[in-house]
Amino acid sequence: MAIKRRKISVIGGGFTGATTALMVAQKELGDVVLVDIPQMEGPTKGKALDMLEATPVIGIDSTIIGTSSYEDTKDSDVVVITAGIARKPGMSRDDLVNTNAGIMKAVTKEVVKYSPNCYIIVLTNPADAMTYTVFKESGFPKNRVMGQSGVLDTARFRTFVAQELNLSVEDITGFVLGGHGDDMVPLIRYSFAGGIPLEKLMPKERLDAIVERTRKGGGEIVGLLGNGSAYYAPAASLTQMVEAIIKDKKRILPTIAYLEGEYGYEDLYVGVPTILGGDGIEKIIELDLTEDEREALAKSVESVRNVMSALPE
Ligand SMILES: NC(=O)c1ccc[n+]([C@@H]2O[C@H](COP(=O)([O-])OP(=O)(O)OC[C@H]3O[C@@H](n4cnc5c(N)ncnc54)[C@H](O)[C@@H]3O)[C@@H](O)[C@H]2O)c1
Ligand SMILES: O=C(O)C[C@H](O)C(=O)O
Repeated sequence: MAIKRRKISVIGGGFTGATTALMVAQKELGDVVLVDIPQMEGPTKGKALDMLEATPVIGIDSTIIGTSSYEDTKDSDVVVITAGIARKPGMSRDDLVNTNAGIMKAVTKEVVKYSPNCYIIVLTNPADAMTYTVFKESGFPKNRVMGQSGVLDTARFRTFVAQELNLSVEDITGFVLGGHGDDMVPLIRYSFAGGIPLEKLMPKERLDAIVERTRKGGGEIVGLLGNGSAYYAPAASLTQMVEAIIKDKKRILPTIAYLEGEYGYEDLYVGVPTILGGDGIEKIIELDLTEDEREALAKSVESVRNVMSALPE
């Protein structure tokens, strides 16, 4: 049988969705289908056609189509969900819960109908609760439904550390645990520059300031943009997760994953270190936490649970 190209569908053709479609295509991870609501069909087709017309220049053979019909997503290998509303200045991600939960349910029904074997990555905010909603609606096993937050939060942390130390971003590693909110938990003890613990390279006050900026990183961009939220770094983060699955890379990446006792929590989606490969979340890695880190994680989990309690039935 002929070997087929992979198929990646991106639901929501707005800022994050369209940027993800382009980044995924640029890496030739597969053919891309960008989906939006019928009222947005023209602009979605237009964006996809514009991207397709860039492929000869870039030198890639991925196809990109825009559509409002889920039939076009049939037999996707990976589906990325970015559909929904984004926050504006003065709002928290949690203010989006009601509108976006309804959208998650509607979208998931269609995704599952046409791609019963796919892996789903959720970006829509509030991301932990939205990933939980998609998981429940899909009926998929937990390894096939995950959310994006930690790759982005860690990328922000790595950027700020690299700037501070005037080092390559490539040499900085970090870890962010917990929910995708302002009380996320950057784990300094597990963060390094070229293998050297960050605590040995920077005074505590500077590290604390970077942690604080990372926690509020989404809000910093929302404040600057004025009418929407970040999309380049979120799309790059999604693309890294798609690549880890499509290429079975077995990367250690922070992922919003379903917990069944790990870190002491049950029936909850929250950010934890995972191994991401050809079977989605192949493993959750449990790190030893200090008392302070455990408390910080508990606070972040409490915020996620609060949002979940506002989820419509
Ligand atoms: N988890 C993260 O790290 C992270 C990062 C960035 C953005 N986000 C979230 O991602 C979401 C999208 O952000 P954006 O900047 O792309 O917003 P956007 O407004 O640019 O795009 C959203 C798109 O979703 C579409 N949409 C709405 N309902 C739909 C439905 N039922 N089916 C298909 N498409 C539908 C809209 O028409 C729009 O084109 C927001 O909730 C935002 O908060 C999360
Ligand atoms: O902050 C937001 O509302 C968008 C996203 O979650 C981000 O962190 O950039």
